Amino acid sequence: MRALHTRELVIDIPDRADGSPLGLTVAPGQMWGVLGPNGAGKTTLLHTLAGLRPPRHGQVYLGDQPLADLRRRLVSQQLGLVFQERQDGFPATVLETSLIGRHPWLSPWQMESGEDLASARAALEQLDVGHLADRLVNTLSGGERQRVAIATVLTQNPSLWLLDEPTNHLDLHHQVAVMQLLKSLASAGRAVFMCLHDLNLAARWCDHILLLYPSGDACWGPADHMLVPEALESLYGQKLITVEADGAPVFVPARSGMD
Ligand SMILES: Nc1ncnc2c1ncn2[C@@H]1O[C@H](COP(=O)(O)OP(=O)(O)OP(=O)(O)O)[C@@H](O)[C@H]1O
Repeated sequence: MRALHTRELVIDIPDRADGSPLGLTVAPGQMWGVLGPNGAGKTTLLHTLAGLRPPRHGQVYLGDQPLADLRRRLVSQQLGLVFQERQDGFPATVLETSLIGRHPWLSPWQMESGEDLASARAALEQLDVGHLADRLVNTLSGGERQRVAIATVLTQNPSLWLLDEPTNHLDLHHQVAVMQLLKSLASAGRAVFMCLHDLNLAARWCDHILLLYPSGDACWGPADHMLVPEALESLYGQKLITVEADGAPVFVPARSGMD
C-alpha cells in the first residue's frame, strides 16, 4: 500500500537543472525526513507533493490516483499540511483554528458537532495548548502557534502528514513531544513526510531519509543507509563529528568547515 508516490518527479525551481527525478514511495507506517541545506528545494518539494505548485516534470500520486485528478475536498481529507506560512490576519481563537481541521469532513454550511468540538479540544490538549483555547491565535508565541498548527492537523486526522520543519520555534521538550506524537501516528498506520534542519532529530526519529542537494540531485532510502557522515558532510559542506548516544548516531558540527 502507498500513501504517496511520485513518478519521475522534478520540482520546478527557476534556473535550476532537473537533477535526479524523484521516484519516491511513502508507505503507511513510515516516517520520512527530508534533509538539505538552505535553498535545496525542501519547501518547494513539499508544496509540489501537496499539489500547491505544479511539478516541472512527472507526477505525484495520492494512493494510486494522480493528485492532479483528485477533487480538492478528497485531497484535504487525506492530506494534512503543517507549513511555515500562517494566515493569522483573521481574528480566530485557538479552538476555532483547531476546529478548521474538521472542515474537510463537513458538508458546506454544516455546523461542527459536539464530537468535532471534542476532537478539536483533545488535539489541543495533546499538543499542550488546551489552556489557550480561548486566546486569539495572533497573540500566541511562535512555539505555541506551531503547536496549534499541528493540533489542527491532528483534528483533521489525515492518513498522510506533510510538515515543513515541524519543530521550528519549539523548545527541547516540545520538540521531543512532537516527534513522539508523529512517531505514534506513523506506528498507527499514518505516513509522515517532513523537512527537518536538525540532523539529530532525523537520526533519532525517522526511518527513511531523502537527501536533497542544491544541484537538484537527490538520494533516498532507509535512514541507516542515508545517515552516513561522508554523505551528510558533502550535503551541508560542513565537517561533522559523529558519536553514538541513546541508540542513535549524533552529529555535531566540527568547529572547522570542510578542508
Ligand atoms: N518564485 C520563485 N522565484 C525564484 N526562485 C524561487 C522561487 N521560489 C523559490 N525559489 C528558489 O528556489 C530555491 C528552493 O527554495 P525552497 O524554499 O524550496 O528551499 P528550502 O530547501 O526549503 O530552503 P530553506 O532551508 O532555506 O527553507 C531557493 O533558491 C529559492 O530562492
